[in-house]
This record gives sequence, structure tokens and C-alpha cells, in this order.
Amino acid sequence: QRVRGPAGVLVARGQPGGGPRGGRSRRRGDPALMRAVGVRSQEEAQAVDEELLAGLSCATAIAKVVYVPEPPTVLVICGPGNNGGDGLVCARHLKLFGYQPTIYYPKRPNKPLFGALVTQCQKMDIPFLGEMPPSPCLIDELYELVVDAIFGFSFKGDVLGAFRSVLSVLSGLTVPIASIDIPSGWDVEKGNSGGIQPDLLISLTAPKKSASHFTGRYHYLGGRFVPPALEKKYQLNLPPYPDTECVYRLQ
Ligand SMILES: NC(=O)C1=CN([C@@H]2O[C@H](COP(=O)(O)OP(=O)(O)OC[C@H]3O[C@@H](n4cnc5c(N)ncnc54)[C@H](OP(=O)(O)O)[C@@H]3O)[C@@H](O)[C@H]2O)[C@@H](O)CC1
Ligand SMILES: [K+]
Repeated sequence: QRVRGPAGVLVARGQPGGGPRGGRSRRRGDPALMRAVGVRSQEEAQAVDEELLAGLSCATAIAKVVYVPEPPTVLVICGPGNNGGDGLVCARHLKLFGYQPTIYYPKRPNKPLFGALVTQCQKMDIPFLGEMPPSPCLIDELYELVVDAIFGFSFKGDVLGAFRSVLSVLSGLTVPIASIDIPSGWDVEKGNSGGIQPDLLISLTAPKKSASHFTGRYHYLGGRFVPPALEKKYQLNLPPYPDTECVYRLQ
């Protein structure tokens, strides 16, 4: 029997990520099991899958750029929405790729998906910081890379609340920043010339208009999950991902 594992791939039950092993076998349609697992609408299931695949794309793009020295220590800063969720998934895959991620996740939404993503990171022994390192030089000293998973395409206006000071620390960094989908604090369409300037941008699904203001060295497209009908409807003209790759280098 095959079930959906943590990375959104199909795995055999009893294999890592494949659910309960051994013990009393459960018959199909067991109501207790259904209650424990929870049921998802088609739309929710698709959104979960996309989030998981988006996070894998981000970790893959970072691994392709290969930041040295080894083993690279990475600070992953996660925001309150799905961009933050992508950061959690990215951190987990970075750990599997041999990196040493640490997560700062100060504003956690009360939704089961995000709770599950945190648990998965904890099970991988990824540490969570209680406080943001207060100065850019402390981050420069402790980490080789910062992953910006704070805000994505739903960000609007000026940065409000606690992330204002987080972004002000990030704008003083010497170590490179990898931004997921959109550099945080940038207007989704117009960018932000005074904001953070990432070295790597991983655009998900399709680059947003603000990507034309990106001046860093590496730009990848990730999230190979767009159905052909949707690509046609929105005229996305996505590039051909080679072989089984989940990322495509645009710059
Ligand atoms: N097909 C898809 O959907 C896919 C989506 N994907 C990923 O999801 C990302 C979009 O996620 P998202 O829509 O959850 O919102 P996101 O940008 O993470 O943050 C919203 C949060 O920010 C807050 N906030 C807003 N403005 C603010 C301000 N000025 N100052 C301070 N806070 C502000 C806002 O607060 P609120 O307005 O609710 O109070 C809310 O809490 C997308 O970029 C990509 O990474 C991929 O996984 C693949 C497929
Ligand atoms: K971001």
C-alpha cells in the first residue's frame, strides 16, 4: 500500500515517512485512523503538496549554488504565512542535504499544516531560536547564509510589527541572503531599492514583476507543479525543466 509521505512523494507504508509500521494492522476506512489523519478537501491537499514541493525547490536551488565553507550553517527566518511554511520545508531539506539550518519563526499561525511542519523540523533536530540575533555582525559570525522566508506574494504596504526590525538587521548583513519567492519587504510588483538585496532569488511557480529589480547573482525558478492547462490559461510560458529537476536557473 502506498501513502503520501512528508515530501509529498508516494512511499510504501512502513518505509520512512510512510506512516504506521508493524503492530496491529489497520483495515481500510478505519474511522479512528481517518479522524487522526484528518481529511482534506482537494484544494487543501493541492495547497499542501505545492507548499512541500516549493520548499524542496528552494533547498535544491540553494544546494546548486553551493555556499562554502562546509558544512554550511544557515539561518532560516520564517514569516506568518505560506512563505514561512516554504521556509520550514526548505530548512528540513537543507538538513537532509547536509547543511546545518537554524530556524527563527516568531509568529506562528494556528493551523495544523504549520504545526506539522514545525514538528517535522524538530524531529530532524533543527534548532529554533527564541530571539532574533540582534546585530548583523552576530549573524555574519554564526551563519554562512540567511534564507528569507518572511513575506511572499501577499505582502502589502510598509513592513509593520516585529518583522520591521528583523528586516533592518538583514539589510546590514555581509553574508548572502536567499529569498523565497519575493525579497521580503519588497512591493510584489515594484520592488524596493532601499530594502534587502538577496544574492539568490527563488521565484516560485512564475517570477513576479518585482523580479525585474533583482540585482543578485542567482535567480532560479522553482515549484514544478503547474498543470499544463493552468500554464496555458495564464500564459505563463514556463521554461522546460530538464529531466526530473524541480528548479530551473534563469540567471
Ligand atoms: N499557489 C500558491 O498559493 C503557492 C504559494 N506558495 C507560497 O506562499 C506564499 C504566499 O503565501 P501567503 O498568501 O500565505 O502570504 P505571505 O506572503 O507568506 O504572507 C502573508 C502574511 O504577511 C502578513 N503581512 C502582509 N503585509 C504585511 C505588512 N506590510 N507588514 C507586516 N505583515 C504583513 C500578513 O498579515 P495579515 O495581512 O494577515 O495580517 C500575513 O500574515 C508565496 O509567496 C509562496 O512563497 C508556494 O508555497 C507555492 C504555491
Ligand atoms: K521571502
